[in-house]
Amino acid sequence: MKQKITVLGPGSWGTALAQVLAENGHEVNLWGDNPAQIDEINTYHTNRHYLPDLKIPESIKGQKDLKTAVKDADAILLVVPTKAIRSVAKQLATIIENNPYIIHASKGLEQGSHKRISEVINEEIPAEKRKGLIVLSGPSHAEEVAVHDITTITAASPDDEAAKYVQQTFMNHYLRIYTNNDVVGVETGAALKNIIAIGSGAIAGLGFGDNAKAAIMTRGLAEISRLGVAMGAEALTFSGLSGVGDLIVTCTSVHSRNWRAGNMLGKGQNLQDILDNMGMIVEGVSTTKAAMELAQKLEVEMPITETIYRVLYEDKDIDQAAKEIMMRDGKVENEFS
Ligand SMILES: NC(=O)C1=CN([C@@H]2O[C@H](COP(=O)(O)OP(=O)(O)OC[C@H]3O[C@@H](n4cnc5c(N)ncnc54)[C@H](O)[C@@H]3O)[C@@H](O)[C@H]2O)C=CC1
Ligand SMILES: O=C(CO)COP(=O)(O)O
Repeated sequence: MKQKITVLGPGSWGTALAQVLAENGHEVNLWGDNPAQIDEINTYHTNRHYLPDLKIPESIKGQKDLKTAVKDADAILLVVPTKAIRSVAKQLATIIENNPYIIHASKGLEQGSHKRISEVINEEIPAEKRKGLIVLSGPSHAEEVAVHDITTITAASPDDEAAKYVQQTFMNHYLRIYTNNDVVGVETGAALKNIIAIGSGAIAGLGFGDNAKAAIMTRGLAEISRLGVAMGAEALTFSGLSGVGDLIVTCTSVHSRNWRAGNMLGKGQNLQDILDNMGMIVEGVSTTKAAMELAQKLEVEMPITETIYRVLYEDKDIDQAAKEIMMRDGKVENEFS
């Protein structure tokens, strides 16, 4: 059935998902906080900064006013960077009226509180104001979804009906959706893979090859799983789309902003310059800090995350960091701790 859906965050992923929904026959509002960008979407049906080659379906309406954007929406999809989730959810809570589904497709952990995104949304928009709360996540570069490349992702919710709603609403011939009830696993896999993607890019930037890439992805997955399970995730989820799937796509693709940032770091560029020039969110930088603090709190060993933290936040020489992580005490591979 045709749904009225509002997408909040007209960046690369929000725009690609708005296109999916419009192509599936839904009525789509795309809200953002940059009026010039909304004018561009409505006038030229483009979003050149984020997806330069995309012709946006004309049925998608750019919206500048949040209250107008979400009026009568059946579902609201948050796709703003993690740091903006709480403030957007807080605003939403004061204006939503008709009990919509709340979906999010962002990847990160809140700074300071280390909360997962659905925890933040749940605090700001309690269950009585909405239907289900669903996480949409998995290996999906916006640039490829926008051109109908085959993509598979996960709709995770403790509420099966809500996850199925998202599956039915978003799924089509190029975007296949699976449901999952392990929200903790899906959200932690999604957030933590960005840290490993920075490392994977750095390794390539330093000139290392495919063996090193396989090493960081495999050992990265081990520490993602360790922290995720300590947070309450099911270990099996990390073998799925939001675990190993997203790790592969982010650690191997030039589309990844996290990989690209790491790559430039490996080539000797300055972190602040990289972030200033990216012009899009690089979630892994702040997630590294949150994950490092969480790992200390939960006493989980995360040597790759710790190494990347030292490079990002303590100016550790990246070449030296790569040598030191290789020279740690020998370990048993098939032990979980
Ligand atoms: N780009 C991709 O391929 C994918 C991105 N994601 C996740 O989706 C989230 C958004 O990523 P992108 O779309 O890539 O980011 P982006 O950097 O391309 O765009 C972010 C958008 O959010 C808007 N925004 C920022 N702060 C805001 C605020 N306070 N209020 C309202 N709007 C605000 C910006 O104006 C921009 O339109 C991130 O958590 C990312 O990890 C997930 C899957 C794929
Ligand atoms: O999450 C993504 C792909 O699944 C996008 O990764 P980046 O944020 O690194 O571009």
